[in-house]
Amino acid sequence: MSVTAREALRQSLMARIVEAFSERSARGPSDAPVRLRVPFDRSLASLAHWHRWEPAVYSRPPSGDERFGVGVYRRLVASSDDDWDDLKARFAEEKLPPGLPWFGAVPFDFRALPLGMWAAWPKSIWFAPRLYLTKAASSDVAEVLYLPPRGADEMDVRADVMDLLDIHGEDLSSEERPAFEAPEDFRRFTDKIERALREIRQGRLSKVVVARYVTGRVTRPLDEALELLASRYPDSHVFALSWQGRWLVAASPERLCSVHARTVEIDCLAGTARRGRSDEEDQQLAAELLASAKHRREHQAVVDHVLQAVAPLCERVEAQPEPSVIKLANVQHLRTQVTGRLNPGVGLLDVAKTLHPTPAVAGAPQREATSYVTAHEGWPRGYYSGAFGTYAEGEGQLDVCLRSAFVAAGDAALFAGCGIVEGSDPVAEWEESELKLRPMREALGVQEEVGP
Ligand SMILES: C=C(O[C@@H]1C=C(C(=O)O)C=C[C@H]1O)C(=O)O
Repeated sequence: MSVTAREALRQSLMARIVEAFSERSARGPSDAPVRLRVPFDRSLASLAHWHRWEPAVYSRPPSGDERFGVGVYRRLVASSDDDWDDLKARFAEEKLPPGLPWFGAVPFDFRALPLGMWAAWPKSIWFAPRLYLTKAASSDVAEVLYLPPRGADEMDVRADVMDLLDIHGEDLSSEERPAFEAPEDFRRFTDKIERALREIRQGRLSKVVVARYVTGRVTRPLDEALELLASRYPDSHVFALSWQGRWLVAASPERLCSVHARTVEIDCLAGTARRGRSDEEDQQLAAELLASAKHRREHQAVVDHVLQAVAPLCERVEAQPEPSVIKLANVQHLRTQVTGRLNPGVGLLDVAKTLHPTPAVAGAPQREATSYVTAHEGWPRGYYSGAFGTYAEGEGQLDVCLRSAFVAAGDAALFAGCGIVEGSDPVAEWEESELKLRPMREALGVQEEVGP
């Protein structure tokens, strides 16, 4: 989309919001929510761009329904001492206008502090946006919810919405660039895998997820990157969250958990193969993946943990008897879906607290593997392999921050990890990590990569 088209889109959206505010404030209090419907024949991603200070969020799950939010109506950021229970208690104290959810993310390890490249972010970020748009997949209309500042008049609202939509926004490209440490090369990554294999042979752990990152300059505008991800990975949840001018972007194939009307759904995803060059080869690779003892072990560790963790929270819970193979543009994975009926009063955060991080991203046994990763990864995972999602009154959905990148001032760190079990081959795992880096490398148009 051209710069002028983007600008025109924002201008007309702003005009509609100001008009709706004026009509509404003639009738009632000026800070009541403004709700309107506007024609919108583009992706809501067109409202997203890299250089902004207002916190913002974009979400497009596989249903194709989109959400975009910007500005902060309410915020809830965790301090270094907070944990899942503090988050839950604080959510319970806040009431949001109908239809407005919380958006946010939790890190890989709630006990670890955000360090290194993540130091500008709090330990967990949640906010309810002040300008919120939703658009159904097949619709040409967006629903808008705008929460004007208290006591604002029409002039204030115009200026406020201009800020929120970054009309004539400041270009922050001269912003100070973060110092991402040099990423691990092939040698250091495979050494890390050998060390995990030793740990496994000594019987302390049965699975460890070992991860790496690459860094480079982003060359593609955010809206184009998000649209590209949505078209290449339609079965993944494409999302982006910005805080303090830094973005977490992902096209995640893995739902951590969703909770709606006491039904909980969880994806167990582990075990990976490349895509074939022909249909025949692709089917053959899928059949080998299903038949591989090594991949099945890696996968079963996740299913076992999930069932054991959520059973005390459920009236009943069951896993599909056999994994199936899901195919993404870059890789295929083994997946088992787990579904349950929750005990009364159990909410999304209770489920997430017991599940996360699952052996799909940490290893097994889960607690020991999580501590091992935090101590031995060699860099702070932060929100990579954490979870991103929405929350409203105990319900919502969290997806694992995989096939993800952290972007600050045009510099990106792209992440990928691989489950290591007895029998894993370090070279094959390196190749698998390269495939997992592909979605972000391509979507962000990453150049000047440092490292191998
Ligand atoms: C850790 C990642 O992916 C996880 C690891 C997988 C594996 O090792 O087979 C498969 C899916 C994910 O649960 C990643 O993409 O970074």
